[in-house]
Amino acid sequence: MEHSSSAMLEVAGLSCSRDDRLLFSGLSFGLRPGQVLLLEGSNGSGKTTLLRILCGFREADGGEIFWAGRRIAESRYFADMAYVGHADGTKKELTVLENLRFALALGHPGQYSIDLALQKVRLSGYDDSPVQSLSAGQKRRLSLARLLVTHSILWILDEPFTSLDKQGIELIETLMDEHAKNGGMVILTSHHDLTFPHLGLQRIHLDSCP
Ligand SMILES: Nc1ncnc2c1ncn2[C@@H]1O[C@H](COP(=O)(O)OP(=O)(O)OP(=O)(O)O)[C@@H](O)[C@H]1O
Repeated sequence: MEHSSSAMLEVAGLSCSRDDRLLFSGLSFGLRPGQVLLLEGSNGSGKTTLLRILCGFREADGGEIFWAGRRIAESRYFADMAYVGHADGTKKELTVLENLRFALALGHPGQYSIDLALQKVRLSGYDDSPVQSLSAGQKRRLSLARLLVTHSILWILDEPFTSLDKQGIELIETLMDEHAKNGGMVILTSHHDLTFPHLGLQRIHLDSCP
C-alpha cells in the first residue's frame, strides 16, 4: 500500500491497550530527515510500548506505520532503523571489539570506523575487555558506538541517558544532533528534558493521548 506524505516516517492512527488498559489511540505523527522526536510521559504511560511497536517487536491494536510512503513491512524500514533499548543489545560474553565487529557484520558500514567510534564514546583502550566487565555507563557507551559504526537513518533510543554521567549525556546529545544534521532521524524516550537546542525537535506527551 502506498501512502502519500512528506514525512519519511508516518504513524497513522496507532492504538494500543495492555491488560485492558488503553495506552493510546488515534496516535498520529510524521518525522522528516533532520528531526528528533522526544516521547514524554509518566511511568507506565506507554513510551516503551510505542517504541517496541515502532521496532516491530510488538503489534499495535490498530493503525499503520509507513516508511517512505510504504507500509514498514513492505519497505526498507528494518534495514534503515536501529534500536537501543534498556538491555543495550550487546553480547556480554564478547569483547568490545567483537561486539562492534558483530554489529558491522549484520549491518552496513556507517560514518565511523570502529577505532573512531570507540574514541568518540571514550572507550578507546577497552577493545579487548569483555562487555560483562564494563560498568553500566560504559555498556551504554558501547551501544552508542554500535550506532556509529553501522549505517541507519532512524535511531530509536529508549531512555538513552540512563547510567550516563554528565559528559555521557552531552555526548548523546551531540551524537543525536550530528545524526540529525546529516539527515538522520531520532525517536527517544526520556524523563529528562534535552539540554541541546535541537533544530526540528518534536515532542509527544503520551499522558495526553488519547
Ligand atoms: N511485559 C508486560 N506485560 C504486561 N504489561 C506490561 C508489560 N510491560 C509493560 N506493561 C504495561 O504496559 C503499560 C505501559 O508500559 P511501558 O513500559 O510502555 O511504559 P513507559 O511509559 O515506558 O514507562 P516507564 O516510564 O516506567 O519506562 C504499563 O501499564 C505496564 O504495566
